[in-house]
Amino acid sequence: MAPPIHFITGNANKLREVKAILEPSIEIRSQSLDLEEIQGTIEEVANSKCRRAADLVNGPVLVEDTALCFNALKGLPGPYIKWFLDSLGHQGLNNLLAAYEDKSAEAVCTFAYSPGPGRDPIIFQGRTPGRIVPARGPSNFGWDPVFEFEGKTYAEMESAEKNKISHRGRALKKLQAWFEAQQETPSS
Ligand SMILES: O=c1[nH]c(=O)c2ncn([C@@H]3O[C@H](COP(=O)(O)OP(=O)(O)OP(=O)(O)O)[C@@H](O)[C@H]3O)c2[nH]1
Ligand SMILES: [Mg+2]
Repeated sequence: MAPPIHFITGNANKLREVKAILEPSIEIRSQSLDLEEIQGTIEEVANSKCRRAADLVNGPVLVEDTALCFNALKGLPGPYIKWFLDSLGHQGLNNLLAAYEDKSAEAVCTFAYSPGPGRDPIIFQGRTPGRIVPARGPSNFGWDPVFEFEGKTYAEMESAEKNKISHRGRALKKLQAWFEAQQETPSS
């Protein structure tokens, strides 16, 4: 049986999805800490969050950072989507693309795992291509109602359906494979 993973996040919806995808094969223990987030590339943000979390917890930790990248805006808002969503709402996100024909976007999920303080984080990333559309479906989670993948918004999907094709599901598949390989070949 794999040892439990300590997932540090302030976001209950992320935690619910991570548990739904990984458990029971990997047990998730969680701690809600508001980690400072730097400016930088998606990977730099996740790396720095992970180092900070490992220092605070003084042990192995998993963190995640989600970006929503609009292709017409050369990848913005990217890792800053939280602040854009909080300030502008669903309609405002659509309005950002009003001047462009290209409504395509990419949801990017980056997990960073550190074995402990001072250790280099390992990154697992998943990407799902989609489109920004006027909101459809329940508003339970962030920008789910405005991100459409193959004709349905994330919010219109059953959770199992979303988890199968989502940025988070794809990243967690890589993480799971890595953890399973670690179990098979313990380091000396
Ligand atoms: O509709 C959504 N479907 C998703 O699948 C999804 N995943 C993340 N988000 C939102 O995108 C921002 C990322 O910012 P973020 O990665 O810094 O998260 P956070 O600050 O909420 O938590 P954490 O940093 O403590 O883990 C936050 O507004 C999240 O609510 C999502 N919205
Ligand atoms: Mg955050």
